[in-house]
Amino acid sequence: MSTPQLVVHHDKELMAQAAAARLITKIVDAQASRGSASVVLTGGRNGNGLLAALAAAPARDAVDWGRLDLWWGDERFLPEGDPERNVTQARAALLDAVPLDPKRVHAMPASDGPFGTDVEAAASAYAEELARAAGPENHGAVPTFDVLMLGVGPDTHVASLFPELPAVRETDRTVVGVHGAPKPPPTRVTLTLPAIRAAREVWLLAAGEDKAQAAAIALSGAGEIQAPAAGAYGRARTLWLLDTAAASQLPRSLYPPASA
Ligand SMILES: O=C(O)[C@H](O)[C@@H](O)[C@H](O)[C@H](O)COP(=O)(O)O
Repeated sequence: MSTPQLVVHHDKELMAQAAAARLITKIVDAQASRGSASVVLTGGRNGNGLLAALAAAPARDAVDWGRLDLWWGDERFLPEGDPERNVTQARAALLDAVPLDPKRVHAMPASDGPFGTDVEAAASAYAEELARAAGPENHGAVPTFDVLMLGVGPDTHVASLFPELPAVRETDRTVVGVHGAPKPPPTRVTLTLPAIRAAREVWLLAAGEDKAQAAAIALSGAGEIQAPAAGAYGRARTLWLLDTAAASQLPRSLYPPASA
């Protein structure tokens, strides 16, 4: 488990631009040292803001897009092409604009795909796809993702792991179906905490005042069942990328305000 590190940016636009620059560097470094890179994308405004900033960054051309595997931390279980699907939004923000290898874009199944509305079957299929890409260091469960990004909800949820729901208690499976999520839509597919923790680096993105309490709770020693964000950490690094509004309720020991 890596102790969380905090980076606080002035506002959400700067946060997105700085995180995009950081991600480009990580991908280029991973491709240089291991030949390819793997990144797990998140849904939500902060994750999509990062992708849009990346699309606008001239340095994006430093990435070898054909040697990048993209996975998702969670998906809203809706029909293919639905504008609320995380993959649809990621395509619009970035993916359609860069020369990815379609075989390396690992979208989670849609509700009108081969498994129909059976969300458990969809989750199992994604778990198998991850297992096929895994190496021995992960005991064949999931690959060692270079970077796994997570938006943080006002209730401290990450991916589709909501406080107290069964998915956040999962210790065995790497991907599960979610029913009755408090954030719409209610049916979702999500990586579990053990899968998230296989990543080298986990980055949590939180901007805006409505995230301040969640960040403070998750970073102050809360339990992961009550505060799923507290259980999201990477093997080598856990990075919280915040704006000043989201950092405004953090204990001073973690982030002293400028006036202190
Ligand atoms: O599909 C989703 O809804 C998510 O992946 C979810 O976990 C999201 O990342 C957070 O709710 C933060 O969303 P915002 O960045 O929009 O606040």
